[in-house]
Amino acid sequence: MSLEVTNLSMVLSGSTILDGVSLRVGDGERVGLIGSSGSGKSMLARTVMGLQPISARLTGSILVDGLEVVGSDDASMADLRGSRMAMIFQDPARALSPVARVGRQVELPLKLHYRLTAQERRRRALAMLDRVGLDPALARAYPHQLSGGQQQRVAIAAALVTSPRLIVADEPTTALDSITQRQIVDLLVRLVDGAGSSLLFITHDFSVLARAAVRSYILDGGRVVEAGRTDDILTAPASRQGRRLADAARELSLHGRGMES
Ligand SMILES: Nc1ncnc2c1ncn2[C@@H]1O[C@H](COP(=O)(O)OP(=O)(O)OP(=O)(O)O)[C@@H](O)[C@H]1O
Repeated sequence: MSLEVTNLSMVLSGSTILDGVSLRVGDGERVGLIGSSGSGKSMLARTVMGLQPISARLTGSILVDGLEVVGSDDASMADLRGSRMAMIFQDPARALSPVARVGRQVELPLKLHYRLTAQERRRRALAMLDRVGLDPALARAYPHQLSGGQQQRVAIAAALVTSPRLIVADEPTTALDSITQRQIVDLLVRLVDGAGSSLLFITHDFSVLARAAVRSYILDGGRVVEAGRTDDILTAPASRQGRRLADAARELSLHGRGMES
């Protein structure tokens, strides 16, 4: 499923948050969006999902599989979300409900979007937990009983259980240690490629991006300042912001995390 953002701008409380952003994620493609804190990454991700603040003024276009998201009503967006596209958030502890068992949370999107028997929902949820590398016995656990990495696996299971064709992952590894970061990125890549889905992977960390995305965009101050193959951007960034991010990634790798495989 393709995502086509064209000349998207957002004004919020009098400030321009996104300024003429254009980007494309082709069918079955993994594309990265990198930028420092406050560059507008999360706002773009939320807008693609139709979850931008109510007071945000948008111009431009976001086509998801040819369907216009900008100006679309809540019911159409709710239908798109969960069934055809899904989002994975930075902090799994906040994305998951603290009072519902893991199995129920993975079943919920199926309940909302498909007519299945309770038994079939259960079967699919347990199979999904297995696919994200969790013991299906953990279905009975509550999120606080799991590690951060296990929680993010649950969040990924809940996001992917409906087989969405487009996945927007907003800094899905930022809250995790570096070894767990790599495991989660590799898991996501495996699942996305296995399903032939498209991925927009958002991060502020080049070392993670190189694992996740073949092609990337750099966002700075709400604008796309560079686009190209992730390897090229990493080794020979053309923009000032690209050089800053590449330097930061190199520095982190010198200190023993991030770039090593
Ligand atoms: N509800 C809001 N009202 C007004 N401005 C906001 C709101 N939420 C975010 N902003 C502003 O929008 C800009 C972009 O924020 P956004 O969260 O998209 O950045 P980001 O690149 O995702 O940063 P981070 O990596 O820290 O999450 C920032 O300047 C932020 O202060």
